[in-house]
Formats: sequence, C-alpha cells, structure tokens
Amino acid sequence: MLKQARRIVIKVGSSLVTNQGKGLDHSALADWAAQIATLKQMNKEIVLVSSGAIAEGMQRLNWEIRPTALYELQAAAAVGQMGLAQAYASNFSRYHLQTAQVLLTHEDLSNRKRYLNARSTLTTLLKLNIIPIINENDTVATDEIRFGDNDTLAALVTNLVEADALVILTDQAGLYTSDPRKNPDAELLKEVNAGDSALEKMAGGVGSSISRGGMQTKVIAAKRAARSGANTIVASGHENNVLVRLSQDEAIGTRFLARVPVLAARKQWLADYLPVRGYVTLDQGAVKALCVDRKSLLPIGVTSVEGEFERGETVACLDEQGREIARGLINYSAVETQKVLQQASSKIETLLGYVDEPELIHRNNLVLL
Ligand SMILES: Nc1ncnc2c1ncn2[C@@H]1O[C@H](COP(=O)(O)OP(=O)(O)O)[C@@H](O)[C@H]1O
Ligand SMILES: N[C@@H](CCC(=O)OP(=O)(O)O)C(=O)O
Repeated sequence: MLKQARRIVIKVGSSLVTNQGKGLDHSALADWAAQIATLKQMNKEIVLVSSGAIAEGMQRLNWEIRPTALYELQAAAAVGQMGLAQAYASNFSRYHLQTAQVLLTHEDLSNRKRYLNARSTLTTLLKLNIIPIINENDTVATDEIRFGDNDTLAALVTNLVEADALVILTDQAGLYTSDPRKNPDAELLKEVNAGDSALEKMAGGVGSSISRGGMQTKVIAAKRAARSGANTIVASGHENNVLVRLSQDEAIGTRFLARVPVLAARKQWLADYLPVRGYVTLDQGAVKALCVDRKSLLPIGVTSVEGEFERGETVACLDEQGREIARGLINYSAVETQKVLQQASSKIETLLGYVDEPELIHRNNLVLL
C-alpha cells in the first residue's frame, strides 16, 4: 500500500510524541524525523499531523494537571506549539529537510474558500519539498468547532491534499475486534474495508488521559480518507522503524482498504453536498473541452455569469441551451469572473491585479452531470 503511494499523510498521536503527557518525547521526535527522512529519499511527499502542543505547554508552564478550562488549554497549546514546531524543525534540519507549521480549524476546511487556500498552500509546500507539520489551531478553536482529536484532522487533510494513503500511528498494534485494554481476547484485524459499519461498533474510546478520540475516530478517519480514494493504515508507533517498514509494504497493523473509485467518491461529494450559488454559461468549445476532453474550465469559454458567489463556492455550468452539464468549485468570485470572462487566462493578472489560478474551475473540482 505505501510502496506505491507517492503522497502520504502521517499522523502521530499524543501517546507517541509526549512523555505520558509531560512534555515532548524528544527522542521519539528524532526517530520520526529520521524515518520520514528515509521516506523522503524514496521520493515520497509527506504531510505530518502531530499532536503534543498542550502537553508541551503544560510542562513549560509547570502545570502538573491538564486544565479543564478551554482558555487554559488554549494558552497551553499556544506556549507548547512553539516547542513542537522548534523540535521538528531542528530534527528535520539534520537531514537538510525544511518544515512548515500549518494550524487548522474545522472552519478552515468546511469553508470552501479557505479550503481551497489551505489546499493551495499545502500543495505548494509539497512541491517545494517542504514537510508541512499540521496541528489543530487550538488557540482559536472553540468547543463547537474543535476537531478535538487529530485523527479527524488527519483525514480531512488527506482529502484536502488528495493523498494516496493515510498512516495513523498510535499505542496499539491496530484495530482489534474490541478494545484490547479491556478485552484480553480481542483479536487484531489485518485487513478491513474502510467504511464497513461493523468496525465502528468494535472501536472504543481513548486509551490514556492525554489522548482524544480513541479508536473510534481512527475508524471514522479511515472512512473519510477512503472517500477521496486513500487507503489507511492504523499501526503501532512503538513498532521499530515502522514507517520505513510500512513503506516497503510489510504487513503491520490494520489496513483499511478504500474500495471506491478515486474521483467518483470525491465528485459524488461535490455533486451532492454543496449548494449551487451561481451559474456560468459556456460556449460550445468549452462544453467540448469539459465533456469530451475532460479538461478544466477556463475563463475564455465562459459567456455569462449569474448569481453571487465567492471563490470556492459551487457553481453550475450551463450550455448555450441552458442545460446544466457540470458543476464545480470556482476559483474566482462572481465579480471577478465577470471581469475575466471570454479572456485568456494569461490576462487574469492584468484584469484583476492578481492571479489565484489559471483555471476558473479546475477539473479535479468539477463533476460532469
Ligand atoms: N477496537 C479497538 N482496537 C484497538 N484499540 C482500541 C479499540 N477500542 C478502543 N481502543 C483504544 O484506542 C486507543 C488509541 O487511541 P488514543 O488513545 O486516542 O491514542 P492516540 O493519542 O494515538 O490518538 C488505544 O490505546 C485503545 O485503548
Ligand atoms: N491538538 C492537541 C492534540 C489533540 C490530541 O490529543 O489528539 P490525538 O493525538 O488524536 O489523541 C495538541 O497538540 O495538544
């Protein structure tokens, strides 16, 4: 699974980056960096989702007990995130690898405009050979909008960057038929279908006071990752050299197979879940480019715009007879689209004063109806 994968999201849980919740486990971080450096040599693009900010902040503030008040947790995260980012930066620099800190909230990914911005930033970082290190933006996230656990965040990031695989490392060997801490007879599952509803019944809550989510959020994360075509592996981070061995396709942990066609799953989501905010009418050339050549929609092929929409919102594409032929996430607002329609993409910068993307709707964000 990982041998073939080029773009991989790796999530290391609280239990693996902290000393039982008391500050960071620096030797563990050094080991993650060493293993990821080996993966980089195999030409893989890596996004790392790492917990640990609150535990590190508590230690820096000399707090023995994890606070329950949200504002104190947020303060601890703000202090600790500095340490987390520093530790990764210095460990990766040993391998001449650069890192970038990306802090996200739920709102960032459910808002299409910010979703697209986050995606552009992350893919740009990957192109620049930088390792994005992601955590929840705990300092601004409030109760209702918190991911809470980093499994959910990792799954959303997997969808966001369209990764080939998601690896969730934790303190158990994988998914068992029931919580192995409570049931000594629980059996490890080697391979399952992501999204199988029976799995959610087997998975229980957290294994330690510092963690959030437990196995349940990992099973749901695998289901989410599968929607964009990514397979997931849940394995023990205590297993020696686990990432390197996994990338040689050694069978470790539980494999969650994504048994849905890659684009179909995501495009289904695009078609079904997002409200249409506006309409663009296409000339015949653009209709052919989309329907026959499966290309992106460029401003040159658009003859009119209707509705009020912002960058990242869903827009329906109509042919000259007014039939909806496609819909997708648009890269420019209605006002901006009006200014660039029937123009070559190379003119966007002159017309708007900036350019976000040469396409009006990228084909990855377009579903043909
Ligand atoms: N069916 C299951 N299989 C494996 N682990 C389970 C299961 N149900 C619940 N768990 C618990 O999930 C824990 C891992 O999740 P969690 O504590 O959130 O760790 P992390 O910080 O790595 O996200 C395990 O320690 C285990 O006690
Ligand atoms: N964002 C928090 C971590 C959240 C958390 O504990 O998640 P998880 O590692 O999934 O149990 C932090 O950095 O402290």
